[in-house]
Amino acid sequence: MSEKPFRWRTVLEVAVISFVIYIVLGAPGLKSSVQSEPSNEQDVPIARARAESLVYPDYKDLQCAKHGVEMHVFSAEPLVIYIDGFLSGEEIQHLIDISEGKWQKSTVFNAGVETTDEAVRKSEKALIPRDEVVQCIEQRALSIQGWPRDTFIERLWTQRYKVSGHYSFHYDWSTATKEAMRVSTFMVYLKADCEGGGTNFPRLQMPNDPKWCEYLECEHESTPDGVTFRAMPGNAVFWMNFDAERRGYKEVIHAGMPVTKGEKIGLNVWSWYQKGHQMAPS
Ligand SMILES: O=C(O)CCC(=O)C(=O)O
Ligand SMILES: [Fe+2]
Repeated sequence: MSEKPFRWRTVLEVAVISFVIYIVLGAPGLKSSVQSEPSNEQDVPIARARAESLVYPDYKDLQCAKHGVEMHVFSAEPLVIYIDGFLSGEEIQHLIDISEGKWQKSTVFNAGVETTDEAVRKSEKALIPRDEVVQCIEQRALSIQGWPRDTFIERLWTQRYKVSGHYSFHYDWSTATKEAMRVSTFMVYLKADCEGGGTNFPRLQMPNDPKWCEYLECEHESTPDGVTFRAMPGNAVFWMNFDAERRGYKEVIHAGMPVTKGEKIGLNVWSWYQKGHQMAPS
C-alpha cells in the first residue's frame, strides 16, 4: 500500500479558505484592538436645514487677533459663566452694520412648526453673513468651550427689540437625542440703549457678593424672581443646556424681559452637538 504524498498545495488551500471565512465572520478577536474612533469616521445623514445651519470656522485662512475676556463663574451646576468683554466695540459695530437690511420678524417653534407669535417673542432677527469678523467670533465661542468633539456653531443671528419687545420664558434646548442637541448658549448683548431688556433666570439664585451687582439687577423690590442679567454691550452670559445624562437643565429657563424704552440688540451663539457630522468643504 502506497502512502499519499504530503501536498503543500492542499495546506495552502485550507489556509486561504480559513482566512476568507475569518474575514467573512468579521475578523473576530481582532476588532477591539483595531477599532477606530467612534466619531468623525462617517458623515451621519441629518436634515438638510440643520446641516446648512451648522458651521465651523475655517482655521486654515482665518487670522483672528488675540482677544482676552474676563470670566466669572456664576454657577458650577448647571455651568453658567458671565463673560465681560466677549466682543470688542468694533466687533459690535460691525455686527450691527451687517444686520442692516436683513431684519425679519422673529419666529418660535410650536410643535415643530415655525410661526410668529408676538405674545411669546416680539423682536426682529437677522441672519448675519459669515465674514472674517463673524468667523473669529465663532472661533472664540468654540475656544472658550475647549473645542468639544463633534460640536459646531449654529449660524449666528442678531436680534433686535424695540419698545414692548420681549421673549417670554423658554429653554433654548429642545429634546436631545444621542446624536444631536443644542449643547450651550452664549447670550451676547450688542446694544442696550434701553430700559428693561435684561435676561431673567427665575430658577437661578441671587449670589451673596454685591460685586455681582455690576452685572445683575440688584434692586430686589422691582425685579422678578431669580436673577436678571443686565443687557451690557459686549458682555455675554454663557450656559450649558444639558447634564451628563442629556437631560435639559430646568434651571436655565429664561426670558428676555420687555424693553420699556429705547432699543436692545442681542446676538445668539448656540453650539450644536451632531455626532459624526462632517462639514461640506466650503
Ligand atoms: O434677549 C434676551 O435677553 C434673551 C433672548 C433669548 O433667550 C433667545 O434669543 O433665546
Ligand atoms: Fe433663549
